[in-house]
Amino acid sequence: MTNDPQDLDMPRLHWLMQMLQTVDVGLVVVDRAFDIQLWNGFMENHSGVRTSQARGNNIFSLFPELPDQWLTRKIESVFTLDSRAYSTWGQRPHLFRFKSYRPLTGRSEQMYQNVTIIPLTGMDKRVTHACILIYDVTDIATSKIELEKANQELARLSRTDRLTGLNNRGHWEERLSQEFRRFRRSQTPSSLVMFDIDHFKKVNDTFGHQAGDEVIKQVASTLLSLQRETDISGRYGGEEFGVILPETNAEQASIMSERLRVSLEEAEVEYEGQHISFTVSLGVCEITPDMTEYSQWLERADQALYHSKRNGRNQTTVHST
Ligand SMILES: Nc1nc2c(ncn2[C@@H]2O[C@H](COP(=O)(O)OP(=O)(O)OP(=O)(O)O)[C@@H](O)[C@H]2O)c(=O)[nH]1
Repeated sequence: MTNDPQDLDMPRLHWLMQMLQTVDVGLVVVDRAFDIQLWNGFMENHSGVRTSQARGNNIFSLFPELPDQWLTRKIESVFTLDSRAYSTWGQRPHLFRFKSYRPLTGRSEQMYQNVTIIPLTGMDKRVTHACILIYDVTDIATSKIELEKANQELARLSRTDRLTGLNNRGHWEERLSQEFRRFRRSQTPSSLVMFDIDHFKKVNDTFGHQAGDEVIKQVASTLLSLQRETDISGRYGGEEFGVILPETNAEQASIMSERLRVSLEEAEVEYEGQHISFTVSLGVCEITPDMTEYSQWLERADQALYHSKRNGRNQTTVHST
């Protein structure tokens, strides 16, 4: 048996037609006018358009939702170059808008498709038709999309502090180091605010650890409500926090710091009928060109913070050299 079309006898042609009808791939043959010449069972089942309705009709009239410019360009290139054209679900999720029933989740959703368009030649070797093959790749595509989502969620969790939802220490320090490097290139000022809840041990001892956790959460939400979108805040330790203020000098940073201090002083956490008031001490430091590492920036902001603690707490200190 050869693959030469001239060798095909009637029974074998018949078998071939049966296979084309039942194969789990969409097969559509169009001529140069984009009129459909072949429409197999897969296409019938998924589109609801019967072969008798499809044959002889223009593909774009029958499916107005098809991306006509894109598909025309693809098919024209197949005719002109006598070579295949491809499109993957990653580039274009589907060509035909078909529903897909997924047994695992039971959900009916759109079918993801890979598409190949191949040139079909006549006896004289000229390309007379194009065959569009539609592969249902929904399972592969949805698992890949779900895996990507899970990876993104894992990455987010690895950067986030569980109690507050702020950046955790590791990620926040990375951002601090990035901002420090950015300063060394651009020399535009940036400031850092470090702060710590005053006498937090007393809050825990008086009201319990869970009440203490509520205070920490309140600090985080107040901080998020006051900061600019470009500011980067993180939970540095148990009750110590840091905020990176890009493109902000020490004077502007101390205004933000005082606003935060006053807001927290006025905030009251209610836990199981108890009202808890608290204050914070803050230290501000602007990057200076003499710093060679981000840790120096952090140390100086911390020194300013401890100055606030020693000086009576509930205040902001700006680091001065
Ligand atoms: N509830 C709660 N407490 C925490 C958490 N992390 C740290 N702490 C507590 O925070 C307290 C910090 O106490 P210290 O470092 O002595 O400082 P402080 O009592 O805040 O006093 P000053 O900082 O000097 O004002 C300790 O009692 C820790 O157990 C947390 O996630 N939740």
